[in-house]
Amino acid sequence: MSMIGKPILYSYWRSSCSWRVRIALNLKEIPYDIKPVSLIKAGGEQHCNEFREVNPMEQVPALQIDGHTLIESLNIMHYLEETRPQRALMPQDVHKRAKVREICEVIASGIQPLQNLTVLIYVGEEKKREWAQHWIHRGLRAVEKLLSSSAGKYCVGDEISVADCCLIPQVFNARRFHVDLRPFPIVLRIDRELENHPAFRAAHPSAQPDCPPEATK
Ligand SMILES: O=C(O)/C=C\C(=O)CC(=O)CC(=O)O
Repeated sequence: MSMIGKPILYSYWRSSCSWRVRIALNLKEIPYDIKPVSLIKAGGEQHCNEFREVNPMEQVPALQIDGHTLIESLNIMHYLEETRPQRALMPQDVHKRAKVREICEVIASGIQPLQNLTVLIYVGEEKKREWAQHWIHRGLRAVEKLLSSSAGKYCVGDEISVADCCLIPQVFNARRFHVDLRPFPIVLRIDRELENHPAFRAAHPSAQPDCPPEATK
């Protein structure tokens, strides 16, 4: 495999999808540099011509690695898993692997895209909070049900997986939109389990170079 310098992650501090990839890179102990892309400055740097060459979907994350540019967080995490299998983020067992992908899909297709910035702008200022709450609550209800049969210490069994990389940032977004998380005790337990894990802490929005000082805890 050709290694052409350190990987570069196009990232935004509060983007939950960038955050998934930061966790995966940290868990696998892959050194990387961050290129911040502001999703809010001047209408969003992700929409500029230069960035559209990096990601035609005009979103973060994108990862430059091994001479390629990759987009879509799940795709990026699976590429990391396939090229750097050490510190595995997928279980060996095929049934458990399916469970991991199931939870990832529910979050990455069934929750996050409905509450991301572009959709909320389209929904409008007046309705956006109620909208985001509705879709996050509906999705987390499904996640909680799935976890009731798959979870051990983490989302699927006792090993950290790609599913945990998706869950923790989504819980942050739920809190951001004031979703009542009390109906989801397993989600909350896994969130507590991982909040102090070094790889998760280092990936947190408040630890990012582009986090505005007023947002750091
Ligand atoms: O700081 C901001 O307000 C702008 C953007 C975001 O939060 C990122 C999202 O669109 C939400 C998400 O990643 O799920």
